[in-house]
Order: sequence, then C-alpha cells, then structure tokens
Amino acid sequence: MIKVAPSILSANFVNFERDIKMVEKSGADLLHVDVMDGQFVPNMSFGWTTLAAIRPITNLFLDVHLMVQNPERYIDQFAKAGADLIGVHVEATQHIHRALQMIRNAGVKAEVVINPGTPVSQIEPLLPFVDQVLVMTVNPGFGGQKFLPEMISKIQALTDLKKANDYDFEIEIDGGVNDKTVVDCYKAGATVAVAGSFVYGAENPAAAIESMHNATR
Ligand SMILES: O=C(CO)[C@H](O)[C@H](O)COP(=O)(O)O
Ligand SMILES: [Fe+2]
Repeated sequence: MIKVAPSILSANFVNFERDIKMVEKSGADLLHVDVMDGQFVPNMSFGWTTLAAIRPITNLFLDVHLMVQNPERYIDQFAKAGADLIGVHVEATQHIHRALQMIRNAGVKAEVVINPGTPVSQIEPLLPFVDQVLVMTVNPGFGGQKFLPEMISKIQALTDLKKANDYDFEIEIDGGVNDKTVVDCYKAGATVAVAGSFVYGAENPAAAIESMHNATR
C-alpha cells in the first residue's frame, strides 16, 4: 500500500491548523510541504517560519520539498524549523552532493528531486547517499496540473537500480496524483505519493486518501 502525503499547497493558507489536523485525522501517512522561491519556479509559497509554526501542531512526518535556487543556503533553517526530510532539486544547485550531505549532517533525511525533463542517469551517482528520490510527475510550481505518464519509466528505472545495487531509498511521486494515476506508479515501485488537489479538493478527504490506499493494496 502506498503512503499518502497530502500537500498543504492545496490547503487554505489562513487555516493551516484546521487543514493539517483534518488530513492527520483522515489517514494521511505524512505531510508534504511545498516551498517555492519565485526563482527556481514561477510561484512563491512560504518559508521556514511557516514550517516552524506547523511543527508543534502535528505529529505527521514533515516531508519538505524545496523548489528553491541554491537550496544549500537554507538547509539549516529548515532543519531547525522541524523538517523530518528535506528534498532538493538536482537542477537547482551546482553542488547537489554537498547539499545532500548538509541535510544528513543536520540530522534530517535527504531527498533528491528530478524535474520531468531530467533523466534518472543524472542522479545515479547520488543514489547511495539519499533516503528518498522524488520523481516529479508535473513541472513544479503549481498544484492541480495533469499527471505526466511518461514519468513512470523513470520510477521503474530507479526501482531496477535499487534492486541491482541493494540501495535503500523510498521513491516518491508528486504532481497530478490521484487514485487512478497512482496505480501504475505503485506497480513501477513508487512508495510515497503526494496528493494536493485530489485530497484537499475532495468533498470527503478521508475517502480520497482511502481510495489511494485501496488502489495500491
Ligand atoms: O510540488 C508540487 C507542485 O510543484 C506539489 O506538491 C504538487 O503539485 C501537488 O499538487 P497536485 O497533487 O494538485 O498536483
Ligand atoms: Fe511538492
């Protein structure tokens, strides 16, 4: 069964506490926190002060997705603010290995993220050093976009590398994921699914989360 990570990008920004506690009660396995800087992606969301305010109100694992240029500038701030995992884009820094080391040195799980246009081969040398790989299934920057099925072969390629080398990382998918699009991703080896609009846009978010669990049993 896949783990479901609702994205608070689709929550009501003046009601984070209500909307986070709601998904926690509704069966979320972790909480996905999208940080956007207006440079790496053409949108802005929030920073580490918001994360620090979220930390005491939930016990959910905080999965922080940094869509930020040169993210190594802010890793310590997000670690101190309470992130359990920090994801950095390989496209956003000249020194991705150093950024991943910084995350682990801060006592936080490290994730590398790839955009739809980036091949798995670009992160192959990093796979021994990560706890999770995030395969973007839309171009980052906005919620509510359409899932790109062409990304499924990248999930399979990561699963094959994981098995061949006995690596130990989770594979996460993010963008346009729902109870239908999640199925082939799960079959290809995805273990964590981000869902923003599918969960927060649902009339019954608990049923939406359950439908993703049921589709991947
Ligand atoms: O990283 C993201 C966008 O860049 C979000 O996590 C993602 O878009 C979730 O939203 P949805 O499930 O509605 O696609
Ligand atoms: Fe995200």
